[in-house]
Amino acid sequence: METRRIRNFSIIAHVDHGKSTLADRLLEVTHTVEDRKMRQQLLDNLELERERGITIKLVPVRMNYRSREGVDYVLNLIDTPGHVDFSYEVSRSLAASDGAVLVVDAAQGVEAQTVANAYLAVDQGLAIIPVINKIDLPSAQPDVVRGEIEEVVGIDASEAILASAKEGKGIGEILEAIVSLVPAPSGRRESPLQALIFDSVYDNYKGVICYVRVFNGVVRTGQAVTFMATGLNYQIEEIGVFRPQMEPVEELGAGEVGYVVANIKSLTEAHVGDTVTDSRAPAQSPLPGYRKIKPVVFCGFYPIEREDYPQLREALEKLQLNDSSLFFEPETSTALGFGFRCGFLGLLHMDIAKERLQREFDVELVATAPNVVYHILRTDGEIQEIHNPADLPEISRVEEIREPLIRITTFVPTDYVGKTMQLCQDRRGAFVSMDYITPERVRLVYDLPLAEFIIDFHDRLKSVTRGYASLDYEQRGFQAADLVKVDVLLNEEPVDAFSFICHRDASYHRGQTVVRKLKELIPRQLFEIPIQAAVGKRVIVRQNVKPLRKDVLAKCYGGDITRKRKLLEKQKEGKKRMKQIGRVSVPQEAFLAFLDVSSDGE
Ligand SMILES: Nc1nc2c(ncn2[C@@H]2O[C@H](COP(=O)(O)OP(=O)(O)OP(=O)(O)O)[C@@H](O)[C@H]2O)c(=O)[nH]1
Repeated sequence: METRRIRNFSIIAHVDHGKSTLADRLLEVTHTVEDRKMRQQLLDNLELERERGITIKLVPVRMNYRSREGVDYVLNLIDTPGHVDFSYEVSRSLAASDGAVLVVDAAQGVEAQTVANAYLAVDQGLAIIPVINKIDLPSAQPDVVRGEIEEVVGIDASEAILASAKEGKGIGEILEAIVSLVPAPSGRRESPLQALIFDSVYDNYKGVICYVRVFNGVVRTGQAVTFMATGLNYQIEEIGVFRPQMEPVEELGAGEVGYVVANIKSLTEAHVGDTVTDSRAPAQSPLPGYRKIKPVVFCGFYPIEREDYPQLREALEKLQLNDSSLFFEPETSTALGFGFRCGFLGLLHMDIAKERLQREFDVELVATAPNVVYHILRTDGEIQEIHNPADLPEISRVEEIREPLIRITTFVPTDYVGKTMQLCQDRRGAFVSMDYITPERVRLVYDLPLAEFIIDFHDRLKSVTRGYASLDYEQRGFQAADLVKVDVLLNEEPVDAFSFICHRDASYHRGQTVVRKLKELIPRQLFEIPIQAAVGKRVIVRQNVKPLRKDVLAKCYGGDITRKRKLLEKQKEGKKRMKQIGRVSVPQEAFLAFLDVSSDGE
């Protein structure tokens, strides 16, 4: 394949601006998939993705396109995920592309992730093709949006294509623009092989499948290759392209995008960002890789039944095969027994992992409230990273607790600016900047502790702005703060899984809300259960769950045996979802009580 006939591009957009719909149209128009096979949003593979309408994994699809001038091209569409938790994966797919179609909703205009994604593309030096989508909507304002793209994103939008992915308008123009504006790949077939692994997935039959973009040289079946970062050697067993199902080919040359299979057993061997080269004639240096990103949100996963621990471990291992950003390590909780501390890129990532474990691997688990990672400066001068509040060292050995910060950018209608600023301030935010996008819309930038963000910031922002605000965030390192650990005691015993770290000023309020919430959630039992919150040795809040007086069966004095059995069954069901902590049965929701803390009118 001649490189001048290849175009590698991505589509980037704010969530819901129509990226997937547009991708579907492109596949349709280029006859990449037959109409009858055309399933809506074909690129979103996982069942969960379809349900939630978000894209997580990238699938690079190859299309054939004959231009209006009658020239045949191969277009590789490298899909990008659309959620802030996954912006890292966006930059990965952009590194494999030479151009990006920037989709902006004609009614909504430029939003936070439009800008964030466009900046990523600009940073990579990609050609950007602005597309104003949804022009079929009565509320579409293409001219206003064009102005916003120029003003806010800072790119020329005079030639922006007006499109309706829904009605199939403007699709031809987009394809023509890709051919004429996205540069052909610059590599050479004659040079030593350099292929970038930009994603990898685990397949039960083939092992690891690496998605690659060949920058230089040619990769062939049977070839001996070396992965430059790990230094590991393999023999290529299969090479192919996605159309969109896997289709083997003989070779992939400079500029091409596809997959390689090489009997790789584990995803940990196939680092995303690594360079594949020829073992016999290796390239001098690897391609620029990616920054490895570290999980920032952690929580504990525990099996409901103790004996399900090996099953949970196996499920996590399998899940990790397909999600290399998932982190887990064994941990023991005095309250919950043996489990795992798991790390995620964000809350959505955590939710998805939890759901997949339950749905695909059929594991019943208790998830503890999420927390962020902390850096502890100890009095001995060492810095200790902790993933669990329960691991905080003795306070006498702690010089300083540092927490992760993020910089959030929100686009908000002017009417809601006051409330948004209030929300940020309540969450210990530090104002960074504010500017007008249009007379009606403002861009607000704040630095916030990540811990304040993960509780429910996004939901609160949506509710105070009636869904009109859009949000993006980036990590900004660590900062010391006056933080304390709040312990929760159940029946006089501290329950490690309930401990949390928060700002000293918020400790009383949060302790109070957690205790109140637990009191509601923990069913009455035959004895009184005191629930307390304490900072160090000092109890700051106390409430009691009153003892139960009546027997559940007392109601059934009529002796109706089926009714009695039903009640007992029900009780058994209820028990199943309970976790026994000492003498107290605690329902799963209780472990998330912390998440509700902030909704209590802070
Ligand atoms: N009216 C109208 N609706 C559209 C158009 N394009 C997409 N939509 C609708 O907009 C919604 C979001 O479209 P998607 O294609 O799922 O958006 P997306 O950007 O891929 O979303 P993520 O995958 O979450 O990033 C869907 O309900 C689409 O049917 C369009 O041209 N006109």
